[in-house]
Amino acid sequence: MHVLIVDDNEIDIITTSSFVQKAEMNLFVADSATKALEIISNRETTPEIIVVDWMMPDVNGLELCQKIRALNLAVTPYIIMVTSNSLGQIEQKALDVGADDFIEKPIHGAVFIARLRVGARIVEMQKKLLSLAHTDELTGLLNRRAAIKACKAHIVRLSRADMPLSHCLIISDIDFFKSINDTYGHQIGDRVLVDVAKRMRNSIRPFETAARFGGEEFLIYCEATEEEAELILSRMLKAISSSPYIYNDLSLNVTMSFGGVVISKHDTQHNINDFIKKADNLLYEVKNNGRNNYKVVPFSSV
Ligand SMILES: Nc1nc2c(ncn2[C@@H]2O[C@H](COP(=O)(O)OP(=O)(O)OP(=O)(O)O)[C@@H](O)[C@H]2O)c(=O)[nH]1
Repeated sequence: MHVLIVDDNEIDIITTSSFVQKAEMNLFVADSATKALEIISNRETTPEIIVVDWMMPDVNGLELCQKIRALNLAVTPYIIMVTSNSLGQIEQKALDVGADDFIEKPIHGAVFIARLRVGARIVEMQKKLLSLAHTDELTGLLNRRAAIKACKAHIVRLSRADMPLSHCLIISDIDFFKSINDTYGHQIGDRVLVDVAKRMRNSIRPFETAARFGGEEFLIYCEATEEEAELILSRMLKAISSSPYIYNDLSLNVTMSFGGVVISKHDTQHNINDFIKKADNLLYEVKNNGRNNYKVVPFSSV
């Protein structure tokens, strides 16, 4: 759990920091709201709990709280507002602008640590819910909604890239999957889906996106030139079909078809659905031409 203390008073920082360390949480400190926003915006250090002092010279705790909430962070941080001013209205204002808790100075160490733990429990719960909402239960890959969100973020990154860069969006589909279900039953079909997902995941790098996009349809999104995309796809094609899928006495051969588009910076004004549709069209070309193959082309040429 990362905790950020935002306070302009050195003595108060020392006291609060010692409680955070006692709670065995990772500590970040900012002596102004500006510095706090820098730390919060950095993905490496985004804190999960933020302890904000009300009285600060540049931007006060109340405004900082509003600014943090406006950032719409992936995981909503738990904000504890701290003040020496005990007027009831202040507490209400703090909670109204988005603080989750309110503590009056002088801070009582044991109570403060207990409140940090409340924050930690709420953040953990939020992360669990997010993970459930983003994960395909059967394969453990991202689900369709999370895949689209991840692709949109990759496309924004590509649109802002300084150097020439390209990405590749791939839609793939297991060949004749219905006949696997019909012949061996739905349970075996499910096991094939799980193993296909594993083989796909293992053929790309950890930071690249792999998702179950529909029933037996998957989406892959990676950084790649056209040549690299060819290599990735031939590796994936091989990974899926080079060895049989063994379930007790059953040995199944599975193949897959793939359609991919290479997206350059100048394509990024297009909508994610345009890329998916083109990749899907290429996939169906492959299906119509006999399956167990791939086709990848630059988006602008399709
Ligand atoms: N076991 C299992 N089957 C599923 C799941 N989701 C979808 N399916 C099945 O996937 C099959 C898809 O069949 P089709 O769309 O006809 O495609 P196909 O047989 O793979 O044929 P081609 O794509 O043309 O090669 C259907 O039988 C669905 O019931 C799932 O979660 N588990």
